Amino acid sequence: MTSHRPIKIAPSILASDYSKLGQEIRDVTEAGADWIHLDVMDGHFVPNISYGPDVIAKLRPHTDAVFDCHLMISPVDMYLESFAKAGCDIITVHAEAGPHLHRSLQAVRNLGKKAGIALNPATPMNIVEQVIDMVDLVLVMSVNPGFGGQKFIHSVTDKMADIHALIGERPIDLEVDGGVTTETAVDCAKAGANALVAGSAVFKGGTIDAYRDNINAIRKAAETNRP
Ligand SMILES: O=C(CO)[C@H](O)[C@H](O)COP(=O)(O)O
Ligand SMILES: [Fe+2]
Repeated sequence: MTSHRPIKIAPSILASDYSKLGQEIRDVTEAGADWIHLDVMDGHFVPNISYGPDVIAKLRPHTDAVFDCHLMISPVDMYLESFAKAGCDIITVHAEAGPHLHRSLQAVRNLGKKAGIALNPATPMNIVEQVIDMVDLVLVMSVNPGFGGQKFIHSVTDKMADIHALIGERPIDLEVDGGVTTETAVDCAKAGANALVAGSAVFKGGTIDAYRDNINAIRKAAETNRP
């Protein structure tokens, strides 16, 4: 099978220097990031707290790159509008964010944004079948959500390949998130992932030149291993 969606590298600013977020976003954009991955954590759905729509709105003027917003919050519906207004382009909710997944995805699209569904490592893929016409992106977590810098869980690549087959020719991005490196990107690309989130692996080195090298290396690993 041939995958037609272009490879997108989405640095997660979770691994950047929070004391200079605007600068980090400008640097990683100049270094070649396609999307900026924004991890929103509520201390309830996941055992960590990050940042919310006000911070994202302040970051929006710093880049024209797509804002790929990963909401790890539950319940999620009451916050969707504020993330849309903050300038998020893709808004991804977890399958378990509740209470009504279909309604949440519909709400994202009604706000004029692209809708994504995120699956935890233990979440089966079947739920995607029920909402396949409601999504523009499927995010497969390759770590348990809540923290950057964790080890890639290899068993999720089988699920990725199954979702890739389910997506077929539909215009849906297949994104992988967690522990993505130049090594693990190979298996992700082989399984059909075209959007690769990387936090630690992009921001290591701390300079724009390092970010460019890191992004290029992940992109090369993915582009040379497509199904
Ligand atoms: O959603 C996330 C964690 O819940 C992050 O996007 C993810 O962990 C990226 O960080 P790293 O590449 O360092 O694993
Ligand atoms: Fe994420």
